[in-house]
Amino acid sequence: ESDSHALLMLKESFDDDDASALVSWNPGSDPCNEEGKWEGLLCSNGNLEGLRLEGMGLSGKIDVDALILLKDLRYFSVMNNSFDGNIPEINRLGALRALYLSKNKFSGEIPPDYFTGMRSLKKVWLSDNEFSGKIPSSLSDVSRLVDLHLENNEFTGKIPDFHQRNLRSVNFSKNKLQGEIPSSLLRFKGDVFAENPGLCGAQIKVDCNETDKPSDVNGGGGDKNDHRKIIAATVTLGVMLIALIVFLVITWRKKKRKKASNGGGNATENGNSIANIEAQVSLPATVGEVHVVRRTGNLNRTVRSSSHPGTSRGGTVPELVMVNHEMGVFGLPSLMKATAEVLGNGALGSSYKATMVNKVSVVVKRTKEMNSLGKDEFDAGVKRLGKLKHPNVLTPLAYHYRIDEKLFVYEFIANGSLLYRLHGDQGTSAAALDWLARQKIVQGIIEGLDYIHAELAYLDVPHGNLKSSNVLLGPENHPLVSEYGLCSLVSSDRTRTLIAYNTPEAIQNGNVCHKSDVYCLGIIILEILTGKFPSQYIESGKGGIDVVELVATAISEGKQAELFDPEIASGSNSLREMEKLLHIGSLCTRTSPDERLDLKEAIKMIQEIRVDSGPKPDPRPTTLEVSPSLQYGLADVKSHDDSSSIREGNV
Ligand SMILES: Nc1ncnc2c1ncn2[C@@H]1O[C@H](COP(=O)(O)OP(=O)(O)OP(=O)(O)O)[C@@H](O)[C@H]1O
Repeated sequence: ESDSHALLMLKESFDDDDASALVSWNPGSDPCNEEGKWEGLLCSNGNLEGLRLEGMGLSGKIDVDALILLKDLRYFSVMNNSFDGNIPEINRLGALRALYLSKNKFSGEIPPDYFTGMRSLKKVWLSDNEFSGKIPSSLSDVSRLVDLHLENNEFTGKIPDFHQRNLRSVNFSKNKLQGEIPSSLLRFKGDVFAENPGLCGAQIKVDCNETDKPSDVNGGGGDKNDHRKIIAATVTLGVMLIALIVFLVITWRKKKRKKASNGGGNATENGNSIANIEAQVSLPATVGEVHVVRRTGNLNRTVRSSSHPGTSRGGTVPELVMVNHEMGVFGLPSLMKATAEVLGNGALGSSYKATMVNKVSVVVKRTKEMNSLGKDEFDAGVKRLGKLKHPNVLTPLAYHYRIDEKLFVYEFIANGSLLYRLHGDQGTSAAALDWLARQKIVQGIIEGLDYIHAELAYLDVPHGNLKSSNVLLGPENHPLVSEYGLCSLVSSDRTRTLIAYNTPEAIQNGNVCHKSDVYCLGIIILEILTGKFPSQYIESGKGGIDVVELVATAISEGKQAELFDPEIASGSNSLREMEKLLHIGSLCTRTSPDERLDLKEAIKMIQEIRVDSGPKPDPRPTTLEVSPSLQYGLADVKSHDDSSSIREGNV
């Protein structure tokens, strides 16, 4: 009802005569009704997710207050109409994923910070309007940006830097842009910059030095050529001189570094260390890899930059202790020479992908939170973790101990984490994570967890940090449970960094128990079923969706069928199984550990679902129920999560 009210408000704001295309928008009918869906609506499972009001001859005002009432709106297009005036305040719709305003008569400047709050935005089409002024600088900060179309406007000034790694389509042509095309856009072809007389750069084969040159007022042809030759010679000489200086500086720094590493290095000399790389990169805390901006560097300095080399006060290289030889044996020197890439900033520290000279890639996790044990106990504890071997467990490969910092080394799993798979930007390339795949993931997690509980039963909470970012997905979505058994290593004042210490019992009285892992398992189950990012992963509790509350309410109202991620729910014949798993997830997340299932009970119940369901005809992955022609933009903007929740969590 509220959607139809909002839509009618919107229709009202359009110029009367022109809204004739919207005759189907009538009070009293359901906008997303299968039989008589209102014109231009993109619905999924009865939810209004998009408005595609294209080529309808519309003009007048766009009532943004009405749009705000459409709480699931992620896609907004009024392309090819006759709207004019300044850009409407659509930026108030912070959860929007696609904005199409092309082919209208919008004009005027767009405020520089217009896009600041639109962190879920992937597609921005403003082409073929009369926008003027500078390209809003806030567009550079829209981290998920995939498409940016600004062509055929009157934008002036320089093109800002766009470092978004998912950016795959841009167009700046036919504007009045000036200056050098930023190097971050080097991968795009020249025609997307065409017809901007003031632009220069390699892509459009215009030498920026040439365009800087004062124009030849006298028009003397011979003089002009001479002038050019002089400039070219000066530039060549200048470049050679710079190259020579760079070469000398590099040689000097290499020598200095060599000297430093022989006699004990000085941290401040390592200006390009991973630590510095990290400082330059703003990484969100909880869902690191969802928005991660990668930077490469060299792991060498990570270790050397320590002012306390731990086991080696005399300046010798501290040791890397291998606890698992499955990927061969390597030492710290090989890791030091590896190229490193930031993967994410977790609660316990930062993780890097390190690719060694022999091309083997590992993940190195740096943490400063593990000071509860002395060196010998720490050694014994980690070596025990390294003994675990199970097809669904990611055993650490090695560790490195220093008083002020520890490193853990793991096999690099190329498909990344379950968290990334559920909520990250997959583009169109990744196949949907269908119900069968999700069932298999749950099954693998419980088998791995069961094994960890058997092997580490002596710990207060055997896993202690079970969450979707610590479930890596191998080939064919084979789950590997990682980062287990850390509770006794983490300093007592920092245990809140482990997710088991955010369970109701830990919050109430500081106690954790084996059933704290069951609670965390329950959260993952609910996350997998709903596709929502759990607020339980955020220490501040701000942001994400409280999946426990959401599910409890839906079950009490008998509305559980509405909760499932559309990726698995629409057209599925497995709703019954999903409901059973939802029920188990809810029993695992009971506030009181006494009322909660224990792990064995949960496992038995989960396995019973699979037995009951038996073999099934191949249930194909499902997509939104919109016609193929409508999917062209929506497929890309639809991600598995409710990214508004991630956005609102400021993570
Ligand atoms: N072995 C691995 N292979 C591939 N990617 C990994 C691996 N381990 C971690 N990652 C990636 O790095 C990201 C950051 O991991 P990290 O463990 O540092 O943080 P986290 O899991 O969010 O929090 P926590 O510090 O509590 O574990 C993960 O979300 C995951 O995508």
